[in-house]
Amino acid sequence: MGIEVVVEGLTKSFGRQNIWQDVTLTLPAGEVSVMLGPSGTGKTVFLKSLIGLLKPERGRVLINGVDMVNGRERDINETRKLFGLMFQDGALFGSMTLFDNIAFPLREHTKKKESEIRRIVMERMDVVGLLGAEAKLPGEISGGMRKRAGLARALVLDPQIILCDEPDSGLDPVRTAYLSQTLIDLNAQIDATMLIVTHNLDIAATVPDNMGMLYCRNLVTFGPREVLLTSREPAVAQFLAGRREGPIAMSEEKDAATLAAEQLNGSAAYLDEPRAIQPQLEPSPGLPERQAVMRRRERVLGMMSQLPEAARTAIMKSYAAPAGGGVQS
Ligand SMILES: Nc1ncnc2c1ncn2[C@@H]1O[C@H](COP(=O)(O)OP(=O)(O)OP(=O)(O)O)[C@@H](O)[C@H]1O
Repeated sequence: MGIEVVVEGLTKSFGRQNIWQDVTLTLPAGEVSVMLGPSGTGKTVFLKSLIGLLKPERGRVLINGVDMVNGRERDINETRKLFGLMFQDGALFGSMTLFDNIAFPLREHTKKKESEIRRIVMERMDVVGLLGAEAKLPGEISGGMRKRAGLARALVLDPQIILCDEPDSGLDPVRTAYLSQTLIDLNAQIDATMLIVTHNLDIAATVPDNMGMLYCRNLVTFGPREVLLTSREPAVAQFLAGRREGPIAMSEEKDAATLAAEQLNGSAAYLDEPRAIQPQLEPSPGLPERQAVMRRRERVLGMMSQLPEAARTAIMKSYAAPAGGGVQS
């Protein structure tokens, strides 16, 4: 099973530029979480801080008792082995076949025999639907296949925590839908803790158990998906609606006068409209149930009294609805 990641009071700046402050959240073990946020709000910086590649100046990231910010370098390096990382561009070596790319971490970091490496690589290529493409070079395949190859490579060392940075970038809507299903199927098969950074509203709406959003140097919210999806926080509502009207501007925040004008001319009225919540994806037929589902249900029902009313209503509806039925906020 995946491992819980506890983030406490994390603050990161580069020189005088504060990226975010006092970020506190827990990625529940084995669940899928999504971090949203406008461009430049520090989502990638957050991922890098989780694995100890960037050092926030305040706060802790606790994984199995190791603090990835201030812990001993030896412990941090050991703990890093629990992670699988999928980068935006797949980060494949152009001159190596897909097989060799995916085998690379095994050949670098383990002493496994070639026969064992072959077994693992073929298994992971099967998980991401790439069997048959072993001999292809990255330049000979589509962007979607490259993403899946990057995901397969992230899986070979049996990670317990998987971080995906914009796995959908450059993909068309159909490929993105397939990728969403792949992420859920993967979670059903390996029960790893997953954090996906994305701008993609379809992934956000259908994949995660939990969602958060970074905006204006703060974590606006993080919790069960229904909290963010029913949120009346203007920045969240604007982001989910993909609209120009609202507090988020081309480069960060709008001024008060522009916001007031939008209120007056009614163009921001959508912020108050109810939003439909799409059902979460289920694993493909033939795959096991996601073990996270039952754990998450218990966890969420245990925290109901702390959640906003709209989120509580949406959660109760989703647990009452037969599989595949949508709910309205
Ligand atoms: N190593 C670094 N040194 C200095 N500034 C950095 C460094 N890495 C990131 N930044 C700055 O931190 C800010 C956040 O960057 P980051 O890439 O995390 O944003 P993001 O939310 O992932 O954006 P996008 O959605 O566009 O990928 C940016 O202003 C970026 O220039």
